[in-house]
Amino acid sequence: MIGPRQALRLFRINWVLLRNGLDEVILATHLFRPLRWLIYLTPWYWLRGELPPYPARVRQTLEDLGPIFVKFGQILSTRRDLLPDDLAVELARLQDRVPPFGGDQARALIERAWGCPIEDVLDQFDPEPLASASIAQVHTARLKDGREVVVKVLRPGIERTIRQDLGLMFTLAQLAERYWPDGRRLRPIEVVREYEKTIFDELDLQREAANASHLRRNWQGSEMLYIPEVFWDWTRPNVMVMERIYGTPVGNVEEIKAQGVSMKQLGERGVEIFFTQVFRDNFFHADMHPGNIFVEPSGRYISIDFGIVGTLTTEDQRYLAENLLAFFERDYRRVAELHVESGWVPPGTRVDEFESAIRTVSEPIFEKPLAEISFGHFLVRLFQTARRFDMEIQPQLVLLEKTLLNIEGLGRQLYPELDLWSTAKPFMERWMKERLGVSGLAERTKQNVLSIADQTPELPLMAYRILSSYDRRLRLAESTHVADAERATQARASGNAIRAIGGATVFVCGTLVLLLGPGHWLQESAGAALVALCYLSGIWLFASAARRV
Ligand SMILES: Nc1ncnc2c1ncn2[C@@H]1O[C@H](COP(=O)(O)OP(=O)(O)OP(=O)(O)O)[C@@H](O)[C@H]1O
Repeated sequence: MIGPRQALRLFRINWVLLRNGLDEVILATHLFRPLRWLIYLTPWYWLRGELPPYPARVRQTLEDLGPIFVKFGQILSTRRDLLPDDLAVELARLQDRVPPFGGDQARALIERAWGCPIEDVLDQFDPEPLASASIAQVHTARLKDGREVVVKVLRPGIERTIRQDLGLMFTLAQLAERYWPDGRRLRPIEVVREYEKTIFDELDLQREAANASHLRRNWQGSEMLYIPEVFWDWTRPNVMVMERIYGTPVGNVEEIKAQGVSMKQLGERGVEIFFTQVFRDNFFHADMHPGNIFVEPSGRYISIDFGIVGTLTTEDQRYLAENLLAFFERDYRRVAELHVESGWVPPGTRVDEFESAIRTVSEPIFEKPLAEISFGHFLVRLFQTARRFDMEIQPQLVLLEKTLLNIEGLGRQLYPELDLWSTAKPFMERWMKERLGVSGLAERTKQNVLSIADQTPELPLMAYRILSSYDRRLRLAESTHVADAERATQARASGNAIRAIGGATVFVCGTLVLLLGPGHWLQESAGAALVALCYLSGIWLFASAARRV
């Protein structure tokens, strides 16, 4: 139910839409349709002159509706799979212009969060914010021990504003989905739901701090990337204290050059950092816009703002790597097959049709010299095509696509001749080899040993179930006239039972020997290779039997 306050706000949205010449949105969503006559009666409506292009009108509308809508537009701009290119480009230009809140108010919020006066913790606190955005504001400060820090504080009352605006967005999305045939294709409710998740994540600074700490651990001691330290003692859900960093914003290319930094190396490092985060660490910074990246004179990057991070499932990681490798070999059949194998598109998808659609969007990309080919662009086109084949693009893949576009844009701005493929290919091929090679398999088996050992006590029960299933079938077959087919089933089941028992025995023995620990006489005498062999064949035998039963 819409309350009076929301009704008023909807009325305002209606007004803003009309003022910006988006009458068709009102007509399409049935939003206060009758009221449009009011505006048609104002002379201003008829005198407004020629309207700017449609994408510019959408951008203006979102800016007029306030910071939460602006942020929504910024996030929407990354949904290249959903939006036409011109609209996505225009939305990417959205800027939030919110006045900062007072230093006194910031101080009061911090003191309430810490439960003590600021002076107990800080030597100095600058009431003038260093930066102010729609959700939070950043102040510089110095800890008692002399370390320079920044204090990030959430805007007061921001959660309530977000809840109200989200409520309106859901209302609009429902109207669009119900009445607007074109709107349904854009899945407005799903898009707003994703936005809701992202924005609420950003409201928890403790979560952002945890992301920062995790990234910092992954890049500890690296000469390529530095992540500032979080001061956990003074971090709360609405206040985060972090080491202050000094670097040149990555957009100041001239200044970076003047410091003697190798631009080629910088561009390549950007690509390597991205691929390392996605493939080695499976934890990537997913808000890589230039405002969040700085460069030290040594050529090391520094990144900040860890509100949005991404991870992929191990399967998605592999499929992604294979997709990129297959794409650059122009093996479109493989790209299509991978989409079906990974479950990204429904199982019944016609591989040949999908292959041909992928070829159609990919071939023009190869028109360009290799050094100019964009991975991000390829993913955009691929996802747009896959959507026609009912691919549900998962939010994590959208995040990845967006980050890739950012990284490419950045890399080429720093070093226009950057050959992304030559930089990334060896990295990905090495990763695939390590993952699928013997050492990768051994490593993953080692990682799984504990969970397998944990399940070892269940094995006798599982073997018992397999046997009793066999026994049931046997009795069933005896009680009826045993047809030829049933006899074949019997024979298969008895083979399975033998395999299951054999497999389970070998498996249990293998696990026990492994758990005896290194140096034990049994392990030494059996030899690690033999144990591994028994162990793997045990798993194989048991799994194949279990699958057949
Ligand atoms: N550790 C830091 N050291 C120095 N400056 C910082 C640090 N963290 C943030 N800043 C400054 O504050 C600005 C805003 O910080 P941050 O990006 O974390 O906030 P935000 O609210 O998420 O902003 P936006 O939405 O614009 O990304 C940065 O662009 C940077 O100038």
